[in-house]
Amino acid sequence: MPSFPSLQELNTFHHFVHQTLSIRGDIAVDYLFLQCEWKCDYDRVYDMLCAFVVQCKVRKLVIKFPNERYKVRFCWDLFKTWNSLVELNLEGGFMLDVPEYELLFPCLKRLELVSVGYFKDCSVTNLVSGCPVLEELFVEREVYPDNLEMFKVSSVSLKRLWIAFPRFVRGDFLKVVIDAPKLKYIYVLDNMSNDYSFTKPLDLVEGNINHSAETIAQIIPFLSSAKILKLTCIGSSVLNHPHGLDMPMFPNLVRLVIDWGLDLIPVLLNNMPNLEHITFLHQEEPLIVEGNLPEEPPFCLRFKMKEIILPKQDICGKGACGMKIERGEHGYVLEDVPHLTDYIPKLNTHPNPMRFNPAYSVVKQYFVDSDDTVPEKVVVHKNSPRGVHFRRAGPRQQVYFSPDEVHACIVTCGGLCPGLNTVIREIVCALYHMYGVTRVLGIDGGYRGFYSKNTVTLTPKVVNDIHKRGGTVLGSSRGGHDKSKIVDSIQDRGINQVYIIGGDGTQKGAAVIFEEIKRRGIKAVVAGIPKTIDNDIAVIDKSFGFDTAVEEAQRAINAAHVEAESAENGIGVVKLMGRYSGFIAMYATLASRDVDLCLIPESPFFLEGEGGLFEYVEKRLKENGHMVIVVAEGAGQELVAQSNSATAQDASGNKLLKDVGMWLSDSIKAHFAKTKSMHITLKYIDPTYMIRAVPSNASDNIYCTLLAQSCVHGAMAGFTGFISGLVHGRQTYIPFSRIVDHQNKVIITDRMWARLLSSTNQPSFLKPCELIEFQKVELPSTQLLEGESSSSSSSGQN
Ligand SMILES: Nc1ncnc2c1ncn2[C@@H]1O[C@H](COP(=O)(O)OP(=O)(O)O)[C@@H](O)[C@H]1O
Ligand SMILES: O=P(O)(O)OC[C@H]1O[C@](O)(COP(=O)(O)O)[C@@H](O)[C@@H]1O
Ligand SMILES: [Mg+2]
Repeated sequence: MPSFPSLQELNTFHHFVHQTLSIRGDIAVDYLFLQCEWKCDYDRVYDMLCAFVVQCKVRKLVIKFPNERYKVRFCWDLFKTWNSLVELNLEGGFMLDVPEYELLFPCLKRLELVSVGYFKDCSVTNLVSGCPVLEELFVEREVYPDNLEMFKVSSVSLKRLWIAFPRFVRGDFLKVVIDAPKLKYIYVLDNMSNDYSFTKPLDLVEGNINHSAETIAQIIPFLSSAKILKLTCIGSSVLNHPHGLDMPMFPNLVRLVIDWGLDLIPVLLNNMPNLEHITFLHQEEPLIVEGNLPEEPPFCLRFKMKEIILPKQDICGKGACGMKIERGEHGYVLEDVPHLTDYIPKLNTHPNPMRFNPAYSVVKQYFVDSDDTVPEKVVVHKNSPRGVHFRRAGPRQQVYFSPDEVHACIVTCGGLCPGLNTVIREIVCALYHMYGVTRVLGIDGGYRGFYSKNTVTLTPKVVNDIHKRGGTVLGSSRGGHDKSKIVDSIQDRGINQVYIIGGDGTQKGAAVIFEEIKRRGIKAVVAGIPKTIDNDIAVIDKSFGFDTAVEEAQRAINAAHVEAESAENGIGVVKLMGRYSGFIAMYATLASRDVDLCLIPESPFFLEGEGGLFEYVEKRLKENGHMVIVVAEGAGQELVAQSNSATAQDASGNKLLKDVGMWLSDSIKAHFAKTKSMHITLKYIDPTYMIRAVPSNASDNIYCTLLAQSCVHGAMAGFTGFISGLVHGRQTYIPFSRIVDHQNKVIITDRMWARLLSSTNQPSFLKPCELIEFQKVELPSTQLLEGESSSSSSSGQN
């Protein structure tokens, strides 16, 4: 694209817009996004734009012009005809010169001004004053200086205010005056100005101030009504003195996050009688509170405090970034995921670039509320506690990476699984298209690829078609997890977002990488996407590729059924994947209805004697003339081991399994040869690797897309040490620690296994006394009520 469009190009553009206008007539347009990549004839663009906005009653307007040092004066008079606007975002090459109007935008509720220049001090004041119902104002200033000496906002309707002046660009003194009596939420990140004043007392709900210690001291009396406060200090804290500040009372404050003023803690706590949660961010010095300690502990510590999160060098040595558990009323527990700011407190945030994405901005409230959580249990009793919750996944209003700062990488580890390529594709596309990130690397061949192979550059073009193929375009492997070499490689390449797709073993490895990155204090997030064809990952509803595997298994079961039906006393044996968890076998059996016997690792069985497998096979053949057996690869391993004692491990340390399908087929054949009770024809089908290698089906493709996008949103928002996963149909972020603890297994005392037994009519192979033992150990866990406990978790089996 040339930097200056030719007159002909501009005319074509005008013509196109005029045509659109005449086609649309005066049909209302909800959202209009105008982005110019080049410096152009702004006056003519405004002309067209204004006509369009008025005629089509545009409600939300985004205009993005290139951000240049010499900005173009905004032809402001035209704007005041825009009566329909509810939201206006201006970014880039504008110089706002706003005269005093009584009424400018009568309906405008949200105004975003990013990197625009201001002609005079009164420009911003006039603009805001001309919007009588304005509720949200977002102002981000930029590196090029303008004429502003004082930033004054005066509004009777304003509820939320973001001030982001992150870079120091001028020596001049900039004064900030806020006259907004209805302000409820204020977010300040400011490196430019240090004279703040509020003309009226505030009735705040939340304040988030990242500023110098002096300015925080100036602002703090105005924040005293807040319920939630985050006070973080730019530069060194100079307020380490209890008498340096006249501390007001904070009667409503329940949550405080702070990284400065250690000596103020006793005073702070004394003045915050209702404080329930306090988080101390990173401190240079050990957290030892000396000096004027009150005679008795503050009221909030004695009666109100529910949670204290300490920085890295805390007294118990555990650190704020370990398992983050937060408790609330009525037994509410949030198992939170770590965040970059747990160990790097002074990080800049940026408004989420998705707010300019035309596709997503149609959503009424696109960004996820930071307080949204998803319950682990959805079956509750009237009085049961609210239980464990996970953070809801999705895009956040503020992100911790600017698009050009991100350098991401993707790695796939462990066995294959349908959908791996879809996840890779969707991570790349989400980074590119949603966040404007253009540097994404593929790591070749699993963990060892970090240090022993070249990387692959991934772009939307490269990954365009890969979801139609099975396997992983990046290659995968077992073993090769060398923590130091991997993190060295991440650090050396300047990678700051690591996406790790793999099963339980892979996520254990990811947790180790996360801990090492945190220990080294690197600004890099580690985000996992759980892959397992066996569906053996705890907490989540199911893993991607599982549906495809169950569907593909039907083809093998059908073939086994056809073979069995067409022979006298025909037996079809099908082996399916499932090392420790028999979900594929169970679901494939239930879906097919042709299966007479399903064997899984969780349910022991025996061959000989009364109630044994041979007796059942004979009975079934006599009744029906044929039968189909589905066996998960991990079933009956102890029986197979009796006939073949060698045990070995794969490169990841997983036990290598004996071929139970072959062993079972041989055992059945040998039994009938020995007893001569009937002549049988047995066909053994092993489709295991064929099932793993197919591309994912439609529903898995969609699921993979959601998982990948959620993971990218989480990483951009600065969360780390998490996997994205579906919990009761909602996308969530789950801490690594939660899923590497134990595996998801079929609970054979659940209704789902009972359903299977009833559909196949097979024996349970359990004696009544053994069943009682199982019931004692294996209580259903995902829907446990208070007081119940379980050793493992089930996957919606009830
Ligand atoms: N406990 C562990 N700690 C660190 N890395 C591990 C651990 N378990 C497995 N890994 C690594 O994770 C990768 C995949 O593990 P594996 O068990 O083969 O597959 P999956 O992730 O599918 O369960 C391998 O590179 C392996 O070395
Ligand atoms: O032959 P491989 O590649 O080791 O794979 C065998 C194993 O891989 C799986 O398909 C998947 O296991 P992972 O999820 O641990 O990779 C198991 O069902 C199976 O036991
Ligand atoms: Mg595994």
